[in-house]
Amino acid sequence: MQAYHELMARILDEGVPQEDRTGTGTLSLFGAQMRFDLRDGFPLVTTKKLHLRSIIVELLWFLNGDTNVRWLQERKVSIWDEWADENGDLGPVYGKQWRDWESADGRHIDQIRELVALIRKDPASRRQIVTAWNPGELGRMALAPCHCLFQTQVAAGRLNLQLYQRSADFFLGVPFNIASYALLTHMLARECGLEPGVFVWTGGDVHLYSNHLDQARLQLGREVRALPRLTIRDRGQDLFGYELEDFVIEDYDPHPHIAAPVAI
Ligand SMILES: Nc1nc(=O)c2c([nH]1)NC[C@@H]1CN(c3ccc(C(=O)N[C@@H](CCC(=O)O)C(=O)O)cc3)CN21
Ligand SMILES: O=c1ccn([C@H]2C[C@H](O)[C@@H](COP(=O)(O)O)O2)c(=O)[nH]1
Repeated sequence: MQAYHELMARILDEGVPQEDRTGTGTLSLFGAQMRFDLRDGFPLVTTKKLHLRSIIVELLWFLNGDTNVRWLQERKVSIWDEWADENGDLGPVYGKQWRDWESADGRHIDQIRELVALIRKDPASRRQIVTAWNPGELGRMALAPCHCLFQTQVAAGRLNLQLYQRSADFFLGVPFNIASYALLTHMLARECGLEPGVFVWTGGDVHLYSNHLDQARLQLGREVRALPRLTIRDRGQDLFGYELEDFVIEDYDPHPHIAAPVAI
């Protein structure tokens, strides 16, 4: 996770102070990229302990097309609670756009199924894209999508994936987002009979909140450790049939957790 550390150090060095929607204030860079070759191990930050369980459950919830926090809460995941209304609803966020995008002519588009079909049928296609950025529905979403578009590519028998994240909370959100899309790359590759390739993370407004700076410096003072390995249990399940227990992370030896307040 050297790339994560280098970019964090750059935000501290070169970041420009910005006001932001939450009133917290950030140091921000515009436009940055990190690459993770999934052959090198699973990109889970080692310089603080991360809760992989929350990350897996959140991804399964997106893939189920769910946009209500109840399912997360039943599995003890509370990361979306602050944004939900009194019924637990978040509006038409990721799950809705990924699995059931409503087009102007009344069609319901399952972007994930269509992506898998396209990768299988035409692996050379340069149109392998899923987008959560639905301008007509942004106003009804509790939060506009941050990880808003991803593209896959098949090359040399491997599935590469690039994410565009328009807004990136580098200390709290980004370690979750990297692990989540790395998992998705593994799952999509398996679904299509390919090996997982490179995960490319591209960020737009890449920021450290002003109340995360001490935590970031503490983290940068720690030595980066070897990456863990991910094993996915094969029960013959399809992309939508995974359970939390199917994911096993081995040799994860992180430094202790570092707590930080989330900006709402
Ligand atoms: N400011 C902000 N940052 C985000 O990363 C973020 C949002 N808002 N809003 C929507 C989602 C919710 N996400 C979140 C919310 C909270 C944590 C968080 O508090 N993480 C703790 C541990 C939480 C746990 O696993 O239960 C951490 O130390 O990583 C992480 C991602 C990512 N997103
Ligand atoms: O998956 C996520 C979701 C959210 N974030 C962060 C990025 C920003 O700090 C906030 C969103 O605020 P906006 O004003 O809508 O940009 O949440 C993230 O890093 N990852």
